[in-house]
Amino acid sequence: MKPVKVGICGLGTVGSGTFNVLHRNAEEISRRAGRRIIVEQVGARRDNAACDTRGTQVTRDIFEVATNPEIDVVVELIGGYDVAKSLVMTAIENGKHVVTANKALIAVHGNEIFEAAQKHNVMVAFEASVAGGIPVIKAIREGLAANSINWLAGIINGTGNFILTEMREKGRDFADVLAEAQAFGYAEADPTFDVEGIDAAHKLTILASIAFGIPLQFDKAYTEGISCITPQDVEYAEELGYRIKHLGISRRSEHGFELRVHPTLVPESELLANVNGVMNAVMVDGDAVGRTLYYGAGAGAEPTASAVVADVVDVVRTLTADRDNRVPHLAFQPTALSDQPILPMTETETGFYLRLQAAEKPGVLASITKILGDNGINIEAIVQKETSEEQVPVILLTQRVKEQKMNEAIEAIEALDDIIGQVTRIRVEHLKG
Ligand SMILES: NC(=O)C1=CN([C@@H]2O[C@H](COP(=O)(O)OP(=O)(O)OC[C@H]3O[C@@H](n4cnc5c(N)ncnc54)[C@H](O)[C@@H]3O)[C@@H](O)[C@H]2O)C=CC1
Ligand SMILES: N[C@@H](CC=O)C(=O)O
Ligand code: NA
Repeated sequence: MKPVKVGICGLGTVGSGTFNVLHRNAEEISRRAGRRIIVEQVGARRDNAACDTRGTQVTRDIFEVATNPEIDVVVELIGGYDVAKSLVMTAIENGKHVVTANKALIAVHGNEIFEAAQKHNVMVAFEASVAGGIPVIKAIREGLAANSINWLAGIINGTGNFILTEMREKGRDFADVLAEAQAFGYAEADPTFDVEGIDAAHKLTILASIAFGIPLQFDKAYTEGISCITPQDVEYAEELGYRIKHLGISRRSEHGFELRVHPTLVPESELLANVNGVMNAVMVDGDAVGRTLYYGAGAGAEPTASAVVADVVDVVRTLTADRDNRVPHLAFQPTALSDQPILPMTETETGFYLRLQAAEKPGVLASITKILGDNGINIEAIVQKETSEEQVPVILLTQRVKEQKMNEAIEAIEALDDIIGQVTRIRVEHLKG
């Protein structure tokens, strides 16, 4: 049987990892796919010392790969929005299947890309776009197809988790750890995507679509990064029995879906609290199966290549299936997507960790607790730190309450004469995994 010919565009961290894995495991991969898979051409701005492309056609023009009549599958690993979109659309229009690791592309332009793919009868596979090497898209889309999914929550950015872990375990400086994550090839080309939660919001958008059968709606995601987390917050959280994790959470409710990324206090006994370094984990709660957890490397050359190559194998298998029997891109049939809305952040409900600076005077705590009480907010713990100064840090943990109520309470607390500066808030989740 004729081999399946792949063209790789972008020869950076993931591109070189994909090239190497496809070569090293060629025989085993072919035994699984039922066809031999060869890298016909590579599109790269420059050579990469991490892989030996001698014997493979290399072009500096990635669009040559997307239009090459010899190529069956185009693997997009250049990243970014605009050129990547043109490249993928060109490949689709030329009848090629596409595999991509680009979550920004799928989260923002995915609806349009899938429509074009449907029209041209090709597949667009994107397992590597969420949680790197963990086959979580496949797990939700296929393995959990029986379930009505209630919620999912995950650590879905390796760089951010690496930073929070190193800060907590070794007291290292934020900027220093970020530079190391960049050197390991974990970070995005623009690392603010990692630390400000944009990358995680791209991934959460994709997960929510395949879990709930809703169109991709990145613009509705609430996004908060980890750059505001101080070493004191890490320490105070720890004293209260929690770890700070950067979570993406999407939950079904009666009126719509929550879609939010923010630092979160998670009880230290829970599984997600113990996912460290570059590891990612996604917990999914389905009505039939209960809670399941998917764990593994969320970034890095070969872990990500593992997912890219698995998608190539899936595409090769679908070459023999008729289009009506393929797994739909977003798990649900395109004509059966739900129009239930994404909820505004003010409508979501969580517990809260609040840290504030108060003047050391009698009655301040009473004023704070009165404001919380008046807004129907129950307090679980209050800690007033010892200090020799005239200001004291006060830390509060509250029970679950709507974000809107907490916004009102924080505004009133900040208006008190004896409160200095702004209140720091970190949301709290008890996922019981
Ligand atoms: N690094 C990681 O651990 C992971 C990355 N991803 C995604 O994989 C994709 C690639 O990421 P990395 O390999 O880390 O990035 P990278 O920056 O290491 O590699 C991208 C490569 O594409 C090349 N490139 C960009 N535009 C080009 C053009 N117009 N023509 C030719 N070459 C071009 C760059 O020169 C670079 O070598 C991104 O979408 C990223 O979000 C996904 C999961 C994990
Ligand atoms: N920059 C991303 C790479 C994988 O998606 C991360 O750190 O998770
Ligand atoms: Na994945």
